[in-house]
Amino acid sequence: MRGEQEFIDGLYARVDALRGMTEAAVTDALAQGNTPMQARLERDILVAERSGLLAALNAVDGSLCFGRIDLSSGASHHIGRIGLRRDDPERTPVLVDWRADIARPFYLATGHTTMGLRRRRHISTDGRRVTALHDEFLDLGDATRTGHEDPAGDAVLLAALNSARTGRMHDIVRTIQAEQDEIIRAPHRGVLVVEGGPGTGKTAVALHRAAYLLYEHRDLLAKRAVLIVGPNPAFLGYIAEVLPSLGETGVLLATVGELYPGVKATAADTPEAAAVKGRSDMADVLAAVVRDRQALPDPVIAIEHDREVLMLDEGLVGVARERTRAAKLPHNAAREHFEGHILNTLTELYAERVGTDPYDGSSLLDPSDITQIRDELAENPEVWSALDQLWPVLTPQRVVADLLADPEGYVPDEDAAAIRRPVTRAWTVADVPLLDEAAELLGEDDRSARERAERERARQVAYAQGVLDVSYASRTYEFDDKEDEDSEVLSAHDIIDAERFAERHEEDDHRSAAERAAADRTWAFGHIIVDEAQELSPMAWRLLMRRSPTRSMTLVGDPAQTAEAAGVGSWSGILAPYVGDRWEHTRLGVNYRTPAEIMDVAAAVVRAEQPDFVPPSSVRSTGVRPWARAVDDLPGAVAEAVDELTPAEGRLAVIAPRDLHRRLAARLDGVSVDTDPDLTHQVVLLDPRQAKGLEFDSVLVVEPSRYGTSDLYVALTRATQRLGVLHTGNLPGPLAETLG
Ligand SMILES: Nc1ncnc2c1ncn2[C@@H]1O[C@H](COP(=O)(O)OP(=O)(O)OP(=O)(O)O)[C@@H](O)[C@H]1O
Repeated sequence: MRGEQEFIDGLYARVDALRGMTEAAVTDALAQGNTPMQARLERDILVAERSGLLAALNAVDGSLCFGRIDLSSGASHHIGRIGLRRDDPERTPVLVDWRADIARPFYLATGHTTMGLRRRRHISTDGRRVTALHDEFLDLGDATRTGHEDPAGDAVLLAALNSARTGRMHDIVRTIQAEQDEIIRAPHRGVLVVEGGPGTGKTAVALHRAAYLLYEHRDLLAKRAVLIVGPNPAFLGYIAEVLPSLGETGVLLATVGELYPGVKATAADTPEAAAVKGRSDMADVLAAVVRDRQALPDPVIAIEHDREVLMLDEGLVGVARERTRAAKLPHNAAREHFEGHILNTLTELYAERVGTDPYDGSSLLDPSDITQIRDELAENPEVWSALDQLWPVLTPQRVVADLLADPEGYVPDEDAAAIRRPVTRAWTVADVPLLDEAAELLGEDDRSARERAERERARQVAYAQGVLDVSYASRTYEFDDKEDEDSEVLSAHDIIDAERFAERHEEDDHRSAAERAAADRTWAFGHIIVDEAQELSPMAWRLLMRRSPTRSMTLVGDPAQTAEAAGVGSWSGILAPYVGDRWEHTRLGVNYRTPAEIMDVAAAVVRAEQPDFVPPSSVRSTGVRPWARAVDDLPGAVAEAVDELTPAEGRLAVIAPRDLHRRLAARLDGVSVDTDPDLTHQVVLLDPRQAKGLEFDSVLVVEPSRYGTSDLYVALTRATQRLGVLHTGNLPGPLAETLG
């Protein structure tokens, strides 16, 4: 142990030195005040890079190294959260990043397939102090003994699984299991589906996969960013610390409701409304709404121009509309074409009226007269008001709000009743894919943006020219001052012209890729990971697929836990429209969370509906039996059970139907209850949907007969240690059989 302690002391000395150097570099760079543009750019890049390194060094402090592998060849490597090299000319590696190929035997080697490994050592630490070693010899004939043998090799895993929960998920780099390692390191291209029951580590694997991909494809993914989609903000808070603890920050965590920049989904839908809004035919509905806004006159629009009245009738506008539609552009982008067609039509009408020879009917106007007439018509406000009536520029918000306010005729009557709502109501999560769809259908009339960009560019070029002139002026001054006329001073002018300098300046956006992606609806991510993927609606999938043109995705989920009526039932149902059958499917079969005693009860609930249901097998049993009690005074009984179940260390969740929350919370001191609860509180009160993906040491399920099968299954599988059930009426059949 002393040897390992000395080694680890050496590693921390290296980390401290690196940290000191990095901090000094950042401070120095920031201290340089008004530097020229070029230098400022370089400085900002340095600051951004070094700050990332600093964050990684700080994040791994206290948990830097956790393993060591000794190979039959005599070589040995220490494994850690990040890789480190010595400060020697060869830059000798001293700590191997867990994601490097060389570290793989640490996770995969078995007595059967040793991968050249002689001994695997788990090193447990408390901060910088080594507290325990667990050795596993892969060659059973190995005579070397260390006194730290752990023949089963699972003491470290079981300690991790039994440890008190904190309300925040932790990384599992110390104990990644072989079946999980395969998925974490699977190739990055294409779609990979990871299916597994509760507690099989799907979320943990998804997060470690993100860290692995960022390590393995740093260049690509640092630029295009990785997106992780989770079911709700509380869940995202629960998993938020895992990647930073692995030194990775270039990931955007978001719910689908957060993927339309500028829109915050604060209202809630009924399950019926969410189901209707999530259906794939809503794409056709929105397309129909937009087409209907490309109107025809009823019956004519009269435009007064220069004392003449020009009549735009259905036929003339119909031709302009068909020609515009033939260009197959999104609605707003096509508006410029429509304007052109209508102006041509009006020009012809006017030219006929004023420029026809009364004797032979020929035109008296030459092309320059025609151009002038067209230009004058383009200045006529009546023309613009007709254009706005016939082909209005629309916003996605307008289109969706109008549809929801008046959905009759677009969807069947009972669906219309489910989704109808006032124009002013706040957005819901299910509205976000509709807004995104509408944004695609509308595109942008980008003329003004183009003009603005042109003006901005001219401004930047002028500014850059100014900067270069200043540097040129100072060069002349320097030369005048110097005796040596031949001295070569390269100024900015010699290496860059104003145009290119301005371009550089444009790139002067040092937000990380993840930050830029969060603000850009049309961002194409390098990789997308979707957790609880079974819950997403077809419309949500359309949105996500637009964000992943390369279809580089990892989808994790469990169809047996599907709660949303809008959720897509099968993986092929989700994927066929986008990748056909070109996707991989893998399964995780071991439950690391729920002890066997609790899993038996939860499995019985699903088996009552699906007799051939096979639950994941629990990796451990605790000998503690879950219980159920019939009670009269529910709030009183809940308060008592909370006292009984709250662990000395760790967390308890009370899972109860939402309408009971207020009454129950009144009897529970210091409980966190909210639409976005604080999961680090010792006791939290949740409804079953909020409990999705989370875990606690103890769980108290209240009134189970009020949940559907999948919600009950989720609620029952959240505990790592103890489960209690309270009910006022009858217990659901399978619970009565297993707990009664
Ligand atoms: N290899 C491992 N080593 C240590 N802990 C693990 C390992 N795999 C999973 N766990 C732990 O098991 C628990 C369940 O993992 P996770 O939440 O990823 O499961 P899940 O499959 O996403 O579950 P659910 O579908 O119920 O949300 C977590 O506490 C996780 O840290």
